[in-house]
Amino acid sequence: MIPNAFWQPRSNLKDVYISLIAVITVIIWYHFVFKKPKKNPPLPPGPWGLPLVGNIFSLDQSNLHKCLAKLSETYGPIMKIRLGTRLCIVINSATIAKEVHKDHDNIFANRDRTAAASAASWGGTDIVWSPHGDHWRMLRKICVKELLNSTRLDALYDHRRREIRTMVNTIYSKTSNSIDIGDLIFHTMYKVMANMMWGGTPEGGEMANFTEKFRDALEKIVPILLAPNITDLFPVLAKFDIQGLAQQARMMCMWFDSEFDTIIDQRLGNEDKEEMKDFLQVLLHLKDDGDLKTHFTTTDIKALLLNLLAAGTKSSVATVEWAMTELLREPKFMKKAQEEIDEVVGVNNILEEAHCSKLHYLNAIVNETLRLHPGVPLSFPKCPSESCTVSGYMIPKGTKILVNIWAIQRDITYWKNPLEFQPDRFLGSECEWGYNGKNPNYIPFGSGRRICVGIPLAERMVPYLLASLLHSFNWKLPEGTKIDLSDTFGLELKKRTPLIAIPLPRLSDKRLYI
Ligand code: HEM
Repeated sequence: MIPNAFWQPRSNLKDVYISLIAVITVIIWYHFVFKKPKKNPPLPPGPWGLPLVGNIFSLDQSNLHKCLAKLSETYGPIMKIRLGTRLCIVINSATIAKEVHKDHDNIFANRDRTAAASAASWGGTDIVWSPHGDHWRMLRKICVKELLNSTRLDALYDHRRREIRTMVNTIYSKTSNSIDIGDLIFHTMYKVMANMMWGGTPEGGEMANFTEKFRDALEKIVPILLAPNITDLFPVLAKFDIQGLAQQARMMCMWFDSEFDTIIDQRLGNEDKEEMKDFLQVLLHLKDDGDLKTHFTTTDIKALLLNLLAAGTKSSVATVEWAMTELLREPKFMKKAQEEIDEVVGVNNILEEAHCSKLHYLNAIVNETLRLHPGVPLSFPKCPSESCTVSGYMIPKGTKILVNIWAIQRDITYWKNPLEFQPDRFLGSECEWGYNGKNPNYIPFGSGRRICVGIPLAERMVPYLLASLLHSFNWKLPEGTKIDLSDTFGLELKKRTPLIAIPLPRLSDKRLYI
């Protein structure tokens, strides 16, 4: 009998089934053994949180930078925490921060804007809270082109010089009396900013005590911006302002709005009288002449003025106050800085801003202060515009990202004796320590495209302020007081107790104080 050929319809169906099952089994076996299913990378590790609220109650808000650094000792340099139902990823290492700032800079250039931040910034129209896009690019370009570049700042030197001379004179008038250093620097820095931006605020009249009121308003708005807000913790509640924080922030914003209206009105009223070339004038021209693409409004002007005034004063003031604190704690550093200043400037001369580039030791003190007490301890929150992988972990789109600058700049794997104030570590290798964020271990001004826009001004003002205090005066602590190095977390890293010190003139002639 001739066996059935396999193509013959009458072939044994059972055999065909068996062969089919065998082939499928082999494919499945091969798939499981050799081709593991492609899994998404995991989320970073992190502490367990309570249902719904997450880790919110275990975070010490007044010491957030330290608390996050401590947690990272257990969970590693990249970790997740839950703020309500929101995921937040904290980066405590330079290598991983570099991935965010350099490799994925485009994705992480968005801000994570809270409800209060939105309300306090005219709906996030300002430079700090704008999402990454055309509007933000336009604001940055205006700031850099019209104010924060070397040529423009050189041209505005007179404003800075005048206010520094006034400061020296004020201190001289309080010789041998206790002075609140932060308060003094705030007034000087505020006036420098106001002068450069809109020609200064005349005290008296409608604007009486604007400096004080402005400072007061800034102090009030910070806790509102930092308070944990149910609206942000549970995005489903975004429409409800349960704690009223957004409303409070909006009220503060309205106050700034009306003060800036007065400043703008005064300027518009004076336009025919004199051709002013300050920042506000440029902004008003831009608003009137701008094309549809730029679409620059009066609200944008106010938001920009507030941004620069607040960001420009707060962290610069904190840096000078911390530097003076460290120098009073270790007078040998103060002496060395004064000797250098005497060599470059002399005690028979007035110190000018241009001298500062020759004061290498003083600049090392500023660098070391910015390392140990960074003006902004946690970078402003970022938010990835798409999901991506960082250091082998999944970072989902829309996560809140915090880079812990304070922890990175104290990392023992990179810094020798990181907790000690040692200005000498910054001597002789200046290019390695630029403020441009290129060295991921030293990022006091942040890094990537959202890096601080005010670096050129901070680079001029902070050394100039500090050198002026040290050149004109010797300083001592009031009898019976001690240096307090404790800090408190805020938009800037503040001293917990203000630094109070007593000035004693050291220049050769009292006319140098006028
Ligand atoms: C010692 C002084 C200063 C320090 C330590 C400092 C530090 C910083 C840091 C860490 C950031 C966040 C960067 C990021 O998110 O990655 C920032 C942003 C910013 N800073 Fe500064 N800053 C200082 C002075 C200034 C000054 C003088 C101005 C203005 C005149 C200024 C204006 C701004 C603005 C507008 C932003 C937001 C930039 C953006 O989102 O595009 N800062 N600063």
